[in-house]
Amino acid sequence: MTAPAYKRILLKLSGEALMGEDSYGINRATIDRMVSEVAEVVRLGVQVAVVIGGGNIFRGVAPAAAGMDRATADYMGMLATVMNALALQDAMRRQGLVSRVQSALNIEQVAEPYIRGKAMRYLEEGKVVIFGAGTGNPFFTTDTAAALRGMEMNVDVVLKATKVDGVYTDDPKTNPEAMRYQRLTFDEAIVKNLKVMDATALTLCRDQKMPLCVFSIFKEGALKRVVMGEDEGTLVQC
Ligand SMILES: Nc1ncnc2c1ncn2[C@@H]1O[C@H](COP(=O)(O)OP(=O)(O)OP(=O)(O)O)[C@@H](O)[C@H]1O
Ligand SMILES: O=c1ccn([C@@H]2O[C@H](COP(=O)(O)O)[C@@H](O)[C@H]2O)c(=O)[nH]1
Repeated sequence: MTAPAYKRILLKLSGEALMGEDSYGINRATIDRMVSEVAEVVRLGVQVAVVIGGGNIFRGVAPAAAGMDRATADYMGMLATVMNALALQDAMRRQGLVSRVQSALNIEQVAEPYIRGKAMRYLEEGKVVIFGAGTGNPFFTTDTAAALRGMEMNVDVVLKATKVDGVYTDDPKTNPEAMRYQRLTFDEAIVKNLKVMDATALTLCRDQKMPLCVFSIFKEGALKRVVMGEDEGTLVQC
């Protein structure tokens, strides 16, 4: 059998995608399906670190937060990602995957704090490491946390698993004429303001020469195909 193209990955899982067909929160069938995709690549021997978003519960810039102090709203958003991290860990446990949650905000009764060396060791032991609370700082996003933790974990690639199957010339949700890129450079993505990932995350990946692949978490087997180096989603490189 062909070996996976990557030995260690940072998977950014969309918080919003966790809603499935619901309008809010975590859809049980959806989270179970996402976890089975992750389990497939863990079984291939790939070391998996996960950053989970919080858009299904709360975003600092969402209308629900309008009028709030931005930093307060962002801390609420980070706590939302911790809830998703715990739900993800529980769904992994149900499928026999061993995982650890590390939080960038100190909530010791709930999750262990982020400790780089410990996280690296868990990965080497074949445990999935789920990073909650983003970067731990307001005014950032979990996309930036994914880029940051990906670099700290020395992963081979950052994978953004989202609701669309790649990077398009425009938002495919609002522009049906938008075309998908198979490959593109970070500079193109930044200059063209292609909003699939925030500019801070793209710049960080570009500066550290960390490849990024954007693909759909709703497409069955897509994660495995990406990990096997097959043509799936959009690859963004220097
Ligand atoms: N040029 C583009 N190509 C692809 N998607 C785009 C583009 N511009 C905007 N988008 C939108 O970006 C969204 C993905 O980014 P976003 O960070 O908002 O969500 P997420 O990461 O899936 O969710 P969460 O923040 O909850 O983790 C897509 O669902 C798509 O509608
Ligand atoms: O480093 C971070 C990460 C996240 N936030 C806040 O959390 C929400 C949810 O994260 P998403 O990336 O949008 O899924 C985000 O809107 C921010 O409000 C943060 O402040 N810092």
